[in-house]
Amino acid sequence: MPANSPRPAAHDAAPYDALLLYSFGGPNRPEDVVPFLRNVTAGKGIPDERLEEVGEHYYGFGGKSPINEQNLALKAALEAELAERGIDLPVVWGNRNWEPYTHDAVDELEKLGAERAVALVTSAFSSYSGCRQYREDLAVTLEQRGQLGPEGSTGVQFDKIRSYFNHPGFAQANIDAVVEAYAELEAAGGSGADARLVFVTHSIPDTMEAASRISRATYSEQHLDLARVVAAQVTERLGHDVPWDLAYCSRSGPPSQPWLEPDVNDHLEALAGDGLRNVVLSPIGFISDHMEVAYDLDTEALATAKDLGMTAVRAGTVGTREPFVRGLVDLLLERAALARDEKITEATVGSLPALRSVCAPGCCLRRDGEPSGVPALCSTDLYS
Ligand SMILES: CC1=C(CCC(=O)O)c2cc3nc(cc4[nH]c(cc5[nH]c(cc1n2)c(C)c5CCC(=O)O)c(CCC(=O)O)c4C)C(CCC(=O)O)=C3C
Ligand SMILES: [Fe+2]
Repeated sequence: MPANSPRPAAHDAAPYDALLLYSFGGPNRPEDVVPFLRNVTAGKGIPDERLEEVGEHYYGFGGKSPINEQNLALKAALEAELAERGIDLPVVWGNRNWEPYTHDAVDELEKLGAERAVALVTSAFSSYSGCRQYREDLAVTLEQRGQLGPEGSTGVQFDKIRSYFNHPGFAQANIDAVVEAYAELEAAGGSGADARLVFVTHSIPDTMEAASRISRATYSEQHLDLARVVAAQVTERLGHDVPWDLAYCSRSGPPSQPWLEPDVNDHLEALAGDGLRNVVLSPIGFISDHMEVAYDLDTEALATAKDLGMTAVRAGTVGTREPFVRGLVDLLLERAALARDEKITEATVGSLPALRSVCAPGCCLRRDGEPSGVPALCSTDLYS
């Protein structure tokens, strides 16, 4: 750097020259549904019956998942927040399982002349599905482009923003959404003081849960830690006790394979059996109202609750809520400062430390002790 060039301002995103908003993807029209499901399940042994069932969920919504529009809304919100703070950083959107694919995003990064991008994945929690699978797909995409060397990318360089389940912005947006849901419950004739707060997330196989034990906490323990924070803050805001549980949705895989339980529908039945009549569902495992939320919660779980004679309300997801989007930009600046080797304090809530933004070897494997055999970026070791 020439002696007279200005030092980067504190708000600078240097050394990054682009932000990759990296998501799951979903179909836009009925013809997309089957090819999308094939992409998602390639080599995963999801039973055909489950695929047909999942396909029906999408056809029920006109063959269109809400996820793509939600990612575009998040992209616009991030761009607005970056502009507001005077940070000049292009945002490029890409998905693992649908257009624009990872490959398209790398093309766009190259077109922009980007040399070092930072990836923000749309999963807040860490497990194979929310961490390593994204890092593997990035590496494999580069490999297919002839841009993966023994040390990693030989083209655009990628870093990753840490899993943000315990970032204050994510927690705050969830707290606000739950407080609003209690008001909605009252408006619907329910009783907040008698309600159970049921946090909901995506189930994963027990084997994936076991392999997610990084930085002390597994996938489910990460949820429990956030849930405690949210419930405590909601208790304070509402001025009454807020008893809560954690339940799961969207399991797949063969019935013989154990996944995290209880399923949210079974849990609602158990609560009704205990005489509970009021429920607030808080989908902390999902950052926007995509198909798992629209179908598994709004369609299925709310119908279950109704059949059981319960008054149930589903709290909003963090979506483009201001504390969440502001927090994501804080996380980006934190990651940039780390990349510049500056001393920083990583903001967290709850009892767990910030998860690593450079993953340790063996982080978030699909199954414990079973290396995936697939390279993964954003770790200290590409092949483990
Ligand atoms: C932890 C987790 C998240 C949350 C974190 C995050 O948000 O990333 C998540 C998100 C999502 N999952 C999604 C869709 C699907 N997930 C599937 C399958 C699976 N998910 C798993 C885990 C997760 N998934 C697992 C362990 C499987 C089994 C197969 C495998 O080991 O990979 C299948 C196959 C059929 C089925 O069995 O359901 C589909 C269609 C969509 C898009 C929704 C839309 O289109 O709006 C989104 C955002
Ligand atoms: Fe999934």
